[in-house]
Amino acid sequence: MSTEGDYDCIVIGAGVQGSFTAYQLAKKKQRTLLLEQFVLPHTRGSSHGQTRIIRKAYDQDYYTVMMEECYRLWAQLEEEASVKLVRQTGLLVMGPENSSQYQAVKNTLQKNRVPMVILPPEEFSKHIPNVNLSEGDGALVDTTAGVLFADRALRAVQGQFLKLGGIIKDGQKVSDIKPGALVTVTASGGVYRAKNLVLTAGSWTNGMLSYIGLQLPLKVLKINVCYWKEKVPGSYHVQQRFPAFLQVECPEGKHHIYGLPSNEYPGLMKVCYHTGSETHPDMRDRQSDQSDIDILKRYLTRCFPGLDPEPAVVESCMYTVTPDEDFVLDCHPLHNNIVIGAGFSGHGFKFGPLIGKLLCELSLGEVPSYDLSPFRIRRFPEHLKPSL
Ligand SMILES: Cc1cc2nc3c(=O)[nH]c(=O)nc-3n(C[C@H](O)[C@H](O)[C@H](O)COP(=O)(O)OP(=O)(O)OC[C@H]3O[C@@H](n4cnc5c(N)ncnc54)[C@H](O)[C@@H]3O)c2cc1C
Ligand SMILES: O=C(O)[C@@H]1CCCC=N1
Repeated sequence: MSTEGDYDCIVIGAGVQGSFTAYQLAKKKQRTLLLEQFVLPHTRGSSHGQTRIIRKAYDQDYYTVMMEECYRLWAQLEEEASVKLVRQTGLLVMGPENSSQYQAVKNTLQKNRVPMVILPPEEFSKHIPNVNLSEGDGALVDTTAGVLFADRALRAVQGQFLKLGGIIKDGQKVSDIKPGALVTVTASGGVYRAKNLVLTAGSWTNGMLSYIGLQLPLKVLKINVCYWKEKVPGSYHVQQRFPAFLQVECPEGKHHIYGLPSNEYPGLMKVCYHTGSETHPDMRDRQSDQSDIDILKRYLTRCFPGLDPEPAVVESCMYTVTPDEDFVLDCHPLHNNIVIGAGFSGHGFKFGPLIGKLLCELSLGEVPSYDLSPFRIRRFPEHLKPSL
């Protein structure tokens, strides 16, 4: 066997994170193979659908700081691929004025000098018609935020990767990984070898990690992606400058509720609950729990009176969630030519371009551009011992 391998790097999983990683590797002249189990494009993972929120409003500083570069990298891809991927709409953040989460978001924005507007309750309805601000809630707008065109972004980054000479093989389910100086990957269409491997398999990550002696504390959740009909068409439309929104706490449920202005489906606004019920990624459609939809119905009846509180469209997506909702960006503890990007916990799309850059840096043995300590595998020591 040649010690050169077929490729410099194999990336498993062509969702947003694997696609950006492959693109970054190809930019660094690495001979890169991107393997995907489904025929592309597909709707079975976490990166499909037309829209995602992009925002700097976070309660942890490190995400807000990383978002500075993300915006630049998104703009760079827009220019390279001649396509519009980001639409600035602003993000309305609402939550109990004295809650720690709402205050943390406000502080992070102020500390990092992110342009924002605070909306006092008495002025709220003048700026945001058709929304009832809850008693005791504060409201602010992260004006840098907006909507990312997700499906279009995936097409663009995969297209740029191909232009750089990268190879995508889709419809190729990986069924084994053998670590070594050359990593051997067995997929349904062939056996491939490379000096480095990057694993970005989304909700299937632990299945892949079982081949290489590691398990992470990841939960896979089915998310009901709900669209709600405007009673008066256009009242929450992106062209009426209606913003995306994030409700950080409310009486209806303990998780965030978030929404995007109506745009992709005429007359429908997307509003989702930031959690769901556990599932196996291959059994997503058997998970039929709708308690999240009941919470959304109650919240929308109270706060969004211009929406019909019965979902008009329900689509499915998956979150892969870590216990602290921070990502996993690290090398395998025993095989440093295997890099893992996982656990994006329902908020990773906006970081895609930077995740790609960071996983590429880890794979090439370079010093990462950011402090990756919040994202290290060793923060889960109990999960390291039994499986290694
Ligand atoms: C409803 C919903 C709303 C969201 N909203 C936002 C938002 O507003 N803003 C934001 O920033 N983020 C948001 N997110 C989160 C974001 O979309 C995810 O963090 C991101 O898409 C995760 O990408 P990924 O590449 O890790 O996973 P995936 O997109 O699932 O990619 C993993 C890929 O690996 C492939 N794969 C797995 N196993 C194998 C195998 N054996 N062989 C070959 N290929 C394999 C899979 O088929 C898949 O294509 C949202 C997510 C959901 C579900
Ligand atoms: O990442 C995002 O912006 C969205 C909204 C908040 C909860 C998760 N995803």
